[in-house]
Amino acid sequence: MLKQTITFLGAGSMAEAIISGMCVNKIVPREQIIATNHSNKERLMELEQKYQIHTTQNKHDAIRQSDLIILAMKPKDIKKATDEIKEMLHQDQIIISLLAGISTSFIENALETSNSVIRVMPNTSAMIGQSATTIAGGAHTTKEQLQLVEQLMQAVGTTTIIKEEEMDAYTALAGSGPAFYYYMVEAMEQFVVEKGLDQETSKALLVQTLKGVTEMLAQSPDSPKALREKITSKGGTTEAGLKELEAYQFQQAVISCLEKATEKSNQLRKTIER
Ligand SMILES: NC(=O)C1=CN([C@@H]2O[C@H](COP(=O)(O)OP(=O)(O)OC[C@H]3O[C@@H](n4cnc5c(N)ncnc54)[C@H](OP(=O)(O)O)[C@@H]3O)[C@@H](O)[C@H]2O)C=CC1
Ligand SMILES: O=C(O)[C@@H]1CCC=N1
Repeated sequence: MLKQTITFLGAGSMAEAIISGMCVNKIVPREQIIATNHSNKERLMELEQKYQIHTTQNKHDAIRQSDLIILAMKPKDIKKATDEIKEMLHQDQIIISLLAGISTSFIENALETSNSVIRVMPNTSAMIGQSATTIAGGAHTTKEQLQLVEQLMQAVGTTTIIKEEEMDAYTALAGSGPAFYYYMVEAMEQFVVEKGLDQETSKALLVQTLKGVTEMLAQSPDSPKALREKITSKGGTTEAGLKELEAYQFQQAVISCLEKATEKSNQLRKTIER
């Protein structure tokens, strides 16, 4: 177990997903996890009861005793949050930012600190230890600090160190990515309802099919295209379905979706960091 004390500044869905992963995987003792937020006391109570972690509305208290501070508010709230905490920081604390778009240099400047600021982009599958997390260090980050953050985030899935300039695209692919897959599953569920199929049976089949697909992608030496072609019989059902997807320019839609999400990450930075 890590010996560091960790404060989450922000106690929303992403903070909870990471807290849950850390607790389940026993990466840090629960009493060394502190969560605080803007104003929602009930939410803090809920997290305290669910995970037996500490929560407080006293940011000063939380930060004073922390080695790692995880910024987990929305990008629009970063300026207010950094103003609130900049006087509270002490040397050697590592600042981890989960915020989409916001650069390490902006946070370093806003906090007027030469402490290490590290950008981390997880996804909500952290809740079950299956996040695909990307990590990029800032100007003052050492190799050892990156390793520590990797170790921490490995509690909630895989970690990959990337260059900060790649973060926008990986935010689209792996941060927002789960939402895009869920969106497709939602459409499949709608089909199930329209056909009057048994929902429980259909859900089990849908989930097992997805599991099979992810395992095939991970284990097979074949490309996704080759795997698809092995399913597609000439004149068969798959071909009929794929023709319809082509008619709707499905692959273009997916690429365009990822481009828009990437652009948004860039735009958030431009707008908020002005
Ligand atoms: N959700 C996701 O899948 C992912 C999200 N992220 C990033 O994680 C961050 C959080 O997202 P998410 O959890 O979805 O957001 P939520 O809206 O669920 O949670 C935001 C939290 O920030 C708190 N907050 C607002 N202002 C402050 C402040 N000044 N100080 C401390 N806490 C504050 C809010 O408190 P209160 O409720 O009291 O207002 C709330 O607890 C975002 O920056 C997002 O880009 C990254 C990867 C994936
Ligand atoms: O939608 C968002 O902005 C955040 C960042 C990645 C996933 N959720």
